Amino acid sequence: MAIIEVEELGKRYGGQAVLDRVSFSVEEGEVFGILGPNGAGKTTAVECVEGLRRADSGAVRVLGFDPFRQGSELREHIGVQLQHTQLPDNIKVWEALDLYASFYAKPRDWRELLERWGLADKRNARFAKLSGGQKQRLFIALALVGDPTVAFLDELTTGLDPQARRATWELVKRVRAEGVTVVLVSHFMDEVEELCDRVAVLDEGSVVALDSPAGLIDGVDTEYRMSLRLMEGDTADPGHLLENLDGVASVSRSGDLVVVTGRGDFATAVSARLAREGVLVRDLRVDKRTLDDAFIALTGRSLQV
Ligand SMILES: Nc1ncnc2c1ncn2[C@@H]1O[C@H](COP(=O)(O)OP(=O)(O)OP(=O)(O)O)[C@@H](O)[C@H]1O
Repeated sequence: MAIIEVEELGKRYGGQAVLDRVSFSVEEGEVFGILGPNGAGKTTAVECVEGLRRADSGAVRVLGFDPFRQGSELREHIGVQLQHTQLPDNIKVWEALDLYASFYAKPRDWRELLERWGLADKRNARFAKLSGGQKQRLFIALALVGDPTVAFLDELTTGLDPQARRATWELVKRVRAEGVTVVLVSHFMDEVEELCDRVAVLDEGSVVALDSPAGLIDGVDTEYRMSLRLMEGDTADPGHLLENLDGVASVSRSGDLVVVTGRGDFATAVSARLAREGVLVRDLRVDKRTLDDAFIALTGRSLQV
């Protein structure tokens, strides 16, 4: 069941269109990603969904509410991750949770959230003294303190080191396992690939693709490569054997190393042909295609910075 429905959303600032007929829906229980480069319109779109900004055109329903007209009712059911600047440096962890719990009619017990998110021993610590990972845990706990049906997490791991990022990903998986639907705004490919069930790719205010990460990768016909080594003494001529196979673009050989590039499922065809011809190989490697390849194919440029 869709619990968020966005249809033909449009937003302009000055004469500039920031969102142009953006449509997507979010199913109950999924982690839905909104992926795009800086300035693509991700935050604007999500803030229209949260009822924090008013769209110029189109329609949004979240849990049956119109977010702008019924914002106060809706906010009882959603959790929004704060940005770092929104908490004062000297607030204590427990005070922040207590304060945010007071915004909701039926909050969760924040003491239980402290335990659950590994912050019990930081209960009296001031916000500024927390590590990056602890701050993220606090932000997630704050987003959950109202016992929401949907949590919006925006640029969750920006500025974290690789270990803290991975730890934060595990937290998002736990949020999902608790049955909370998650809308995750990100410009990190690996994060989206790891966490999201489906992703809307936003570029210059438009949705240019919407699919599962695997579907996005499979859906674009990008070239990739496989490499293998021939067993010593093998006199096979891989160029001759492989170059006419479906999907194969090039075959090159240097000593016993053979590199084949192609599209689609060419790697399976190559393996089958070599096996049929009795050519024994070792060190067979197929380079994984990534979401970044899909993004480049969709937009003409890389998201990685
Ligand atoms: N209040 C505003 N007034 C004028 N222009 C704005 C306003 N808010 C955002 N913009 C512009 O709208 C465009 C989209 O901004 P938005 O913050 O939605 O993008 P984003 O994809 O979330 O980017 P980022 O990843 O950098 O946060 C940008 O060009 C931004 O400068």
